[in-house]
Amino acid sequence: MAPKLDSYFKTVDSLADSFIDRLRKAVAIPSVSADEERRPDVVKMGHFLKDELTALGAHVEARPLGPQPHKEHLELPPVIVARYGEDPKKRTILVYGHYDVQPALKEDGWATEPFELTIDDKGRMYGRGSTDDKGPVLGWINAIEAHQKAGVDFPVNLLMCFEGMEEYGSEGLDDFINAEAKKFFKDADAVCISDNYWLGTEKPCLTYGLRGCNYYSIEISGPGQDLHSGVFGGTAQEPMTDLVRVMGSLVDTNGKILISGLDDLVAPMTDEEKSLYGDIAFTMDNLYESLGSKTGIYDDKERTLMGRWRYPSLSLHGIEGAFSAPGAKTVIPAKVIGKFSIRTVPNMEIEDVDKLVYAHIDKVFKSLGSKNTLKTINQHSGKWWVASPKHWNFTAAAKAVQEVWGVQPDLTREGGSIPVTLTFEQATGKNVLLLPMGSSTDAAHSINEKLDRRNYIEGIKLLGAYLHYVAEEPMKES
Ligand SMILES: C[C@H](N)C(=O)N[C@@H](Cc1c[nH]cn1)C(=O)O
Ligand SMILES: [Zn+2]
Ligand SMILES: [Zn+2]
Repeated sequence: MAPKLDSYFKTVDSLADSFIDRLRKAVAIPSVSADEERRPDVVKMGHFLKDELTALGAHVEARPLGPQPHKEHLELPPVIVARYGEDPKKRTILVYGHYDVQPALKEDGWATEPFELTIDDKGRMYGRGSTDDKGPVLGWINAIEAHQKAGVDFPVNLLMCFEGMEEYGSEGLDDFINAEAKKFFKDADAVCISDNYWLGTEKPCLTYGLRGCNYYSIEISGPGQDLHSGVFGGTAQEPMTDLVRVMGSLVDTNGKILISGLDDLVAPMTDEEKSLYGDIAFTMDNLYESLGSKTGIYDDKERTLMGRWRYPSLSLHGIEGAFSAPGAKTVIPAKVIGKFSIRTVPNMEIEDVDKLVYAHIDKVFKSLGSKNTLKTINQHSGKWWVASPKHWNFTAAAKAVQEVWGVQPDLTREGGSIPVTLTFEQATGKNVLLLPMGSSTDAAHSINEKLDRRNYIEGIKLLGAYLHYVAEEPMKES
């Protein structure tokens, strides 16, 4: 190992407790982007990052994004952009992450307080945002600090872009990236995003593809107000009855999407692609471990990976306005809003999917013969992304994985979505690499989200080592 890296790694180990304290402070800020009431906390989290970076000597700006579309009374949280180093002889790497988190309430079933980092005897660090995406975002900041304390020259110029609305469709960020591509981000030679997960718990991966996400709501309304089901049941057409039938028409138990024409939008499988799945280090036990059950759709690894990476899926998420508390309430809700999303893959275009979805819902609703009113909207959407892993950006990351974890990483695609990945690629014209820190059992978006201490600390080493190898890679292509 190069002496510079050895000294950097030892310093990361010696600072491990203070890096965990930094994560504890970040998790304690409930920066839930989907919750209007929490917007001040999202802003607070952005300023926390700004302060940490400023203290380390970075040039930092909190850029406003203006009012939130469709909710003009709310200001979008700022994008935190920063630059560390301005040496024209060094490469410049642009890193992106998000500082907002998914909602979390103890009563959802968390074993610990979601916004208190709680570490168990196996080093599992529980807390909302620990793996998605506060741990990885702090990873970059920790890497800067460890270089300073180790007295090791930082190998690249680092540009940072941290947003606060990723879990709500990255509102406002596309325009910002496009506007800054030739300004704040103009020097970027490549882009790196740490915001996804390994396929299992032992083997690291580099990721070159993401699914897109079209998110919809179906509103069905009828009566002027909620009704007593004893008084009005049997006399009024009920919005909830219509909604569950419409939602039930979208997908079957085995995940088959029932919207006609949707399958035709999916790129056909090639022999070359088929041959990639067998070599990936993934087992059905990995799936069962991260599912917490054996309720998978397929029994084999290949079809399971395809279901996650290269075929679309449709998930039903919830119904706003429906009675969902414990106990029994005999109400007829007057208006209910069903939420579902479709994870999209090559070659599905956002607008083509919209058309098929609206036509399907209209047809099913008409077939019910209901006098209620239906309104379907696309709440937000982001496109899928697939890139070439044959680039010095990926080669550098593979060397870093080998150095830190002692293995060659798998090359994977991801079932989740990071809508701005494609925007960064197109706006900067540079290669984008996804370099995950967390593992498959981290339960991002779920109850008991966690990041293993080992993944956090070795992940900080990985991000730093990646930057060292990036600095050494010959510049073959843009
Ligand atoms: C993979 C990433 N960490 C993530 O969780 N992305 C979200 C993005 C999203 C899409 N619609 C709303 N948020 C995801 O895949 O759900
Ligand atoms: Zn997320
Ligand atoms: Zn994320």
